[in-house]
Amino acid sequence: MKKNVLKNNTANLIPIKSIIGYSVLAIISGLSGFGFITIINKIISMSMKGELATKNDYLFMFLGTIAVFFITRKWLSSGIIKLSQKMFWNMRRDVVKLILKAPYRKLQEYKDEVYSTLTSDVNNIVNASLIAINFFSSIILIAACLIYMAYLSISLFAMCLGVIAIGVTIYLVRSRKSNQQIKEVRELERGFVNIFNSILGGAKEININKDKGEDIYENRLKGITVTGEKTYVKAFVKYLNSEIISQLLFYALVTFILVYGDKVFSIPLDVTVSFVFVLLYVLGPIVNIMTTIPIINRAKVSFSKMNKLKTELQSIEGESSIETSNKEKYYNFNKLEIQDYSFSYGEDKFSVGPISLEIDRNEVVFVYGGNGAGKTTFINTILQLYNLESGNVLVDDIPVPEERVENIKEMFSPVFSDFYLFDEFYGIKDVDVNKVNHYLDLFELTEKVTVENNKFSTTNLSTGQRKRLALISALLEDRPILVLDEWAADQDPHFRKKFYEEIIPIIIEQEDKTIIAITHDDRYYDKSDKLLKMEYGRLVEVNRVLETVF
Ligand SMILES: Nc1ncnc2c1ncn2[C@@H]1O[C@H](COP(=O)(O)OP(=O)(O)OP(=O)(O)O)[C@@H](O)[C@H]1O
Repeated sequence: MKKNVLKNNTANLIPIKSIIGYSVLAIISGLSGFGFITIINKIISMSMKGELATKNDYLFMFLGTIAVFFITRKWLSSGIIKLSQKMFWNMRRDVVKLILKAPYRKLQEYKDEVYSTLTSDVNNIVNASLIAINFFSSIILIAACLIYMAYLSISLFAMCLGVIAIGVTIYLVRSRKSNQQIKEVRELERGFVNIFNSILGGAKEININKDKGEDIYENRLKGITVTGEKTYVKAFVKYLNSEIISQLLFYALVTFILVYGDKVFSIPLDVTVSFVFVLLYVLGPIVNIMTTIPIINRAKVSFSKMNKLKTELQSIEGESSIETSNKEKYYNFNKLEIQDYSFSYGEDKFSVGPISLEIDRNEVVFVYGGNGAGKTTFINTILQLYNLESGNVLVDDIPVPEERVENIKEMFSPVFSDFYLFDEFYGIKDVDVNKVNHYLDLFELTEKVTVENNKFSTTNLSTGQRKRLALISALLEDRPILVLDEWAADQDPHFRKKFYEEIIPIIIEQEDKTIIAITHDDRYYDKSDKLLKMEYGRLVEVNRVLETVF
């Protein structure tokens, strides 16, 4: 069986092993920093006591810790860059894999969310992961310094712990609101992407009518950006203010220890100096942690958004695994039978069905009906793009089991009315260039398009011509049923006639295909074997052409 390249490999998403490795480096780096301050303290303390005879012994210790610090930092920096890039591209790959597997309707619903995740969420997570290692290193350094401070003076240490507890409480209480604001900004991101997509999609309309663009900018986009900016600033200023309050507490503590430490706690001066020295040294990592917390919180919001998106997009009926035997069976089908298909866009929303229909091999089935009657919905339901509310499907009188209904997709090659034209023959192995050239000739495109390196030389064509190319691509797919949604609507009268009178018979007879087509071309309804009328979501009329009222 073919290797499934879309298989999710979440283990690769966040390289745990590397993170553990770098965390160990971060610990060593943190400890070397601590080693540095301990040696300095020792020298100061001994000098003050007049016990220091030679500083040479300490020189080697200094050099040793500096060397360890330098090497671990160097490894960490280059490692972190590699790790962050790995995570960045892994996550993007993972989201794209998810998109490729996701059910169509879900994808439509989550389009903006997917875009926000691919851009801002992935960046937020990666940025935080870069900082998280430093964060970890700072925590180790702080922990080591706290232990050392406790060793120097337990009473001063206890006082420090009290002040730290007050600082942390203030910080946590104040940051709760900030975290909420960070979530609000993330929600705005989705709105921004939605408007941004409208601007890109409607670029032509906006270019012609500048008022449209101004209206979108002034009344939709600007509001979001201003609110986003203000909320973000509020959230981060609150964090910074909490940080300043904590620093003030810290300086007050240092002042108190220096001025009153010896009197209140009866501690020798050299111990007080060493203690304050360590305290000042530890301030750097504390500030480091405080500035990191908002970034980590933002990443947490992004991470939960990404996970939610993954859960939503993964809630499908299991991956479709197409066995060769079934593929062959579907390809060689003689009769496709749909029984009581029904689908609804939601409660009190438009629905189609129940619809029953039989399609024989090499039949030409036309579906017509008024705008909004449900033709496209019906076609999308047959294609299994939408999850059926009820219904069965039988191939050659054999019911397709519910868990394999997805596989029915293998039977169809669609050209949608809002088709996308791929310039390469994706998913088609061993493209038969002679066949493509034959079709280019039949579809009167030889002057415009050639096949180069297994792809069309250009797709910069008129809409009608692009549709012809899309149909050629569909014909090259190894699938027995062509599904066309108003394909001929963009063709000129000459080619439309050629399509119905000449090309359809060629497709049926030479290519052994079956056609289901939505069409409004009533002049050519007699070219179908089966003519279906869609009305308010129901196939109310199923006529053999010869029996119709035309
Ligand atoms: N994504 C959607 N969510 C909810 N309702 C939808 C959605 N797409 C279409 N509809 C509704 O379903 C109904 C049928 O739409 P459909 O596109 O199937 O009609 P149609 O017969 O193909 O029309 P047309 O000839 O104009 O292409 C419409 O009334 C529309 O409002």
